[in-house]
Amino acid sequence: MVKRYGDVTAVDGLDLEVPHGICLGLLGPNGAGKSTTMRLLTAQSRADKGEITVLGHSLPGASKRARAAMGVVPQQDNLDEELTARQNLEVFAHLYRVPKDDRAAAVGRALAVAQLVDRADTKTGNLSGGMRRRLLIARGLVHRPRLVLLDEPTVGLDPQVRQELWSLVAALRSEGVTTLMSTHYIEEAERLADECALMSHGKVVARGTPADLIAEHAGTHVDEHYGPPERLSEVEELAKNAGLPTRRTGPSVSVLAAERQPESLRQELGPANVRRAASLEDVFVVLTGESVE
Ligand SMILES: Nc1ncnc2c1ncn2[C@@H]1O[C@H](COP(=O)(O)OP(=O)(O)OP(=O)(O)O)[C@@H](O)[C@H]1O
Repeated sequence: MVKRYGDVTAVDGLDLEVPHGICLGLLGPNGAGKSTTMRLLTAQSRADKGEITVLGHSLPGASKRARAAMGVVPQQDNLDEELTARQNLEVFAHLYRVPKDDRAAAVGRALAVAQLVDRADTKTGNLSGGMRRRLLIARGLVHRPRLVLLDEPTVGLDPQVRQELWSLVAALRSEGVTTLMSTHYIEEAERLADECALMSHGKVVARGTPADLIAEHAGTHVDEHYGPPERLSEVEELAKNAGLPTRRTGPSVSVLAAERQPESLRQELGPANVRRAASLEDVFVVLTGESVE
């Protein structure tokens, strides 16, 4: 699909299929087009070109049915501050047409998922940032959707809250819910996603399990060479000529797939200051040309 905003092509020929029951991480730097993709999937935006099918429903024609079958957790907290945690969930249970007789149980279950049973009657405005985020996720699950869209679920949260949310997302997967999660945090994708689609400039530039992506694009080992700027440029040049990807990290140059170095290059570069295992972060930096937060 393609989505343009004036001169900006936010999604530029994206082709993505999400198998049932997995957590697919849509990984990419800011501005790669992840949120736009989410908005297209929820029919909040219309594609300029292309076809979108969600759980067998074609968009935009069948967007109501598609929306009813999926749970959406937006990046921006849009909880109603004046309502309690329970009331926020009740409103959504109603909107998602959970049958009247099942609503109390659905809300109770969602409160348990959010670990907010004892704060159920607290006004949302008085909950902590982490509690609100858990509530936001639970709200998207209140009707037991088969597909959940999570847009940057832990952006801006402290590490402890992030860990709590990761457990929540991991539990979804173990229940067989299909999850599409956008993130620009490598660790988040590595921990939660069965597969990652790496997005850059509106396209998927690589896709696979984290292990496969690392093996394909960064090899097994990375050699880090430290030195003055001229030395770093020289290392980059030599590695590039040998067809090996490199990345700069402040005072060092990392040569990826170092195990593939020809002996002549090994001699020219000399011993690395640090040799380490290749990571998904290396793949991210090499394929998107961006640095990592
Ligand atoms: N409503 C809009 N009007 C104009 N440009 C937009 C609009 N929405 C997105 N864009 C542009 O489209 C591109 C992709 O944005 P998008 O928000 O989808 O990226 P992203 O990968 O989700 O990044 P982020 O994590 O920062 O939200 C950016 O260049 C952005 O400025």
